Amino acid sequence: MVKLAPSILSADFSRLLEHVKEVEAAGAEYLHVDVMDGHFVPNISFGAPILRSLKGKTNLFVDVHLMIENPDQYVKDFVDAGADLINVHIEACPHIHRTLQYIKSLGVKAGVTLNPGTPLVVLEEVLSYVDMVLLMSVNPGFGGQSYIEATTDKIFRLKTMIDDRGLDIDIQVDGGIKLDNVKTVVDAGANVIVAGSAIFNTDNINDTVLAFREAIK
Ligand SMILES: O=C(CO)[C@H](O)[C@H](O)COP(=O)(O)O
Ligand SMILES: [Fe+2]
Repeated sequence: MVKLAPSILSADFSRLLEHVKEVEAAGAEYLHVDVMDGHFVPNISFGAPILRSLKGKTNLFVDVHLMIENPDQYVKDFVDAGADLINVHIEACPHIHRTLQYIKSLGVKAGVTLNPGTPLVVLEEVLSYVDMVLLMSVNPGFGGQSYIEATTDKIFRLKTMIDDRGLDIDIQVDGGIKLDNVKTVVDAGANVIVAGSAIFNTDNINDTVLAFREAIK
């Protein structure tokens, strides 16, 4: 079953809870929370207090995408604020094995994220410790960018790598996913789809979520 993960980066923050409830009512499963620090990526979004403001007000599975340096220092804040899964960038984690163990010790799921320029080979020693791999299909830092076409083959190769090892790991893809390319991404092997601008920058969020579901049926 493919899950939809609307990214609140493109939501209207003055109506955040309203938007969250809208995507939940439309049938999305995840809420993708993009945290940017202005160092690891050239942009600042928001921190744990914004996530905490939603705690207890949604049943969506809260998937936190940390685009920050030294994520270990902030993981617990995001777990306390309501995260169900924490995704860390492998490029920001010199001790990725320790970081993944730490995330799991806090009782949530652990994901590892790869930038478009990072090869899959870096996953070799950590694949069996993760619940999810997030492949970036844009260079992280901004919503509304175009999907990097080479990601499709990378998804396919990751799916093969996971299957060859007999593992059960979610493949999430993030960046530039729209109604016209979502099927390609799913057909390649992704089962968690992030969409920010394509869902929130529309006149009717409900209809757009339903159209995504239809496109991947
Ligand atoms: O992590 C991200 C950017 O770094 C966002 O999740 C992603 O860009 C979603 O936005 P869009 O669907 O508009 O590309
Ligand atoms: Fe993201």
